[in-house]
Amino acid sequence: MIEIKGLSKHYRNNRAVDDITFTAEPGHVTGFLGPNGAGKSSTLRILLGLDAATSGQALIGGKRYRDLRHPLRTVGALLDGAGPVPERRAIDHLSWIAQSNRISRGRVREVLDLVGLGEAARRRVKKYSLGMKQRLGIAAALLGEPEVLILDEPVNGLDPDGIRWVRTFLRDYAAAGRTVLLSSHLMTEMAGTADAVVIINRGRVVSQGSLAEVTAGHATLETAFFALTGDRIGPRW
Ligand SMILES: Nc1ncnc2c1ncn2[C@@H]1O[C@H](COP(=O)(O)OP(=O)(O)OP(=O)(O)O)[C@@H](O)[C@H]1O
Repeated sequence: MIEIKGLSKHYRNNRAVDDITFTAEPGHVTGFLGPNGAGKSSTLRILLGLDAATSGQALIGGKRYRDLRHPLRTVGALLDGAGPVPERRAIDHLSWIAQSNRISRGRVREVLDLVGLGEAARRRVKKYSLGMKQRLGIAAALLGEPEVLILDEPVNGLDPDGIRWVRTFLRDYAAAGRTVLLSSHLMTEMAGTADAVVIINRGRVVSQGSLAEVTAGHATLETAFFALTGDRIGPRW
C-alpha cells in the first residue's frame, strides 16, 4: 500500500506539490496522471527517498522509503533517467544490483526471461534499443519480487507487443494482491491498464477514484483528463 498524506514540495516559491493526499491500494493498478509539470515526478521522487518533502508524508507499507529494511524487496521502481552504465552487459548490471541486495543469481536469469531479454542478456546496454532498455529497467524493478511497483512511463519506447506485455503483466501483478502505481501520458493505455486513477494538476489532486468514477460523465479518460486539467493541447509524449 502507498499512502501520500498532505504532501507538499516547494521549490523557492513554486508549489510543485501542494498538499496532496491519495492512496494506492493492494490489488489495484493505480494510474497517476497529470500534464507536464503537474508534480508527478516530484511526488514519486519523494516516495522513493530521492528527494525530501517540504511537509507531509509519503509511505510505502506504512514506512518512509529510508526506513525500509529491505527496500528492493519491498518496492521496485522504474523512473526516468536512472539508467545502467552503457558499457555494462545487461546481466552484469542486474547481477550487481542483486548482489548488493542479497538476491540470488537465479533470480537475475528469471527476470531477464520474464521481460523477454533472456537471449540478449550478455549484450552491452549501449547496443540495446530504447524498448530493450525499458524492459531492462522493469527487470531491475522486479528483482526483489516487491509488494509495491512504481513505474514512471513504463511503456515509453516499447512496440505494440511490448506495450501489451506490460499491460498484462501489471494487471496480473496487481491481481496477485500487490500494489502498482503507474504514471503515463498515454491515456488509452492507462484506461486499459489502471482500475484506479489519481489526476493531479499544478501540484493538486483534481480527481481520484475508480476508473469508472473518474471518467463518469465523460466519453473517455482522455476527455475527463482534459476537462479536469484544462490542458487543451493535451498530454505530450
Ligand atoms: N529540482 C527542481 N528545482 C526546481 N523546480 C523543480 C525541480 N524539479 C521540478 N521542479 C518544478 O516542479 C514542478 C513539477 O515538476 P515535476 O517534474 O514533478 O512534474 P511532472 O508532473 O513529473 O511533469 P512531467 O510530466 O513533465 O515529467 C514544475 O514546475 C517543475 O519545473
